[in-house]
Amino acid sequence: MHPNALLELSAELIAEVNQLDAPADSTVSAFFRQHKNLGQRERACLAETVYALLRERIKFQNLAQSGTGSMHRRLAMLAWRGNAAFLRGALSPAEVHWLEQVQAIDPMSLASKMRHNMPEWLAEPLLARLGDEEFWQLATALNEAAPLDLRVNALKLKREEAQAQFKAAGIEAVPTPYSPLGLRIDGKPALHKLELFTNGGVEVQDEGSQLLALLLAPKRGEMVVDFCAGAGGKTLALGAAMRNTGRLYAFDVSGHRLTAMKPRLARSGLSNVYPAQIAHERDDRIKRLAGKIDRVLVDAPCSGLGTLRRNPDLKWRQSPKGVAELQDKQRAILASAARLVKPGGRLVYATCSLLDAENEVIAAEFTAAHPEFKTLDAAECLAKSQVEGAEGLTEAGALRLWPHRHATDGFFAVAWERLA
Ligand SMILES: C[S@@+](CC[C@H](N)C(=O)[O-])C[C@H]1O[C@@H](n2cnc3c(N)ncnc32)[C@H](O)[C@@H]1O
Repeated sequence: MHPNALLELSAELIAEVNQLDAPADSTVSAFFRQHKNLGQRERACLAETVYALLRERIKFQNLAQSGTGSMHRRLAMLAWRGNAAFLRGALSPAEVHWLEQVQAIDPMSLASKMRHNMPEWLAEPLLARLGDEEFWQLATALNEAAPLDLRVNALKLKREEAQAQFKAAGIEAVPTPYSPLGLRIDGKPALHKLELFTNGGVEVQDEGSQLLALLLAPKRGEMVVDFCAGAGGKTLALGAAMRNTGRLYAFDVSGHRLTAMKPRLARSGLSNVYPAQIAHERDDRIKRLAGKIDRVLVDAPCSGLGTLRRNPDLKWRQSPKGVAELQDKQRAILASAARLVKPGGRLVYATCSLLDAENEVIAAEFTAAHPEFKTLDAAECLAKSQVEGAEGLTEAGALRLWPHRHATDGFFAVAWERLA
């Protein structure tokens, strides 16, 4: 494809994604379906350019105020993640001159919002919580691409065996530092072409997400509920931890997401999982199971702001009002799910949000309102699940993962035991 044609397509995609009215990944997929002739490299260039724009949107939108021609073309030039020489082939002499001038600006001379690229409502609480130095570390980490983490399916093979199989396929996979089941891969190999993946030996799962399942720590033969199971990321880890015994209910209000779990379940070899769509958190099915469940995971719907490395559009698509609405949902789901837990059983509330409002605040309210639940020390629970360095993963007794500290997505999780 001619460089100018690819640059113009890139500007077209940016114009669509920048409306922020749908998740960026679905807009990008729909765009690729409409442009079937695009090759692998062209797709990668378009996707990476649009994600670069979303990561540093405030900076690029400010810099694009100068120059001539369409705004979206200027944004595409600034955020371009393809070959630089190829881009030059698309530019007029005036555009080359403009781009050189803009790229020569010292980033440290820019206003702070153009360096952290977060809306103020998000930057403020994070700065207040972390302090200046760590806030900037977080801002940098959130604007980097996430590594590819995998969880080894312990039902099928050991981590060292999976590592050896990757090596034989020419792929370097290193053990993740905390999860005893994790492998981290540099780059983006075509996993679906590997037998190790297609036969369920490994699943894609951020190390942080693996740690949530290790905090719940379900055992053989138990009755377990994954209350917000979605497409089953945690469900699969829980089912394998139960060694494919007992009963694992995977609930969700979204039938569409539960359907997406099916091929993953088939690959995993698990037969102890019972997916079920519920109408809402007070569904009759929940009432029937009240007080009967050994372990309940509430992986609550949240702002997802801990996943900005993968979903940078979320910082522009979320709002304080949206967070307040999510809090109401989180409170209601946690209160309902807690009724399932039997005396001596464990309840875990988790999110992939960075905000105290969706994490510590919700957990503290629950603890205050439920004297029958005792907060457990997450570091102790994780250490029992063979997690290395568990002490460094918790704050005030809860699991608190940060991209800049732990190289995982941002996660929060608190565990309680029901006393009576
Ligand atoms: C953070 S996602 C879950 C991700 C999933 N556990 C995984 O590991 O892949 C939250 C899920 O909560 C579901 N949800 C929203 N409201 C719910 C409710 N009232 N009861 C149960 N699930 C709900 C959403 O459909 C969504 O799938």
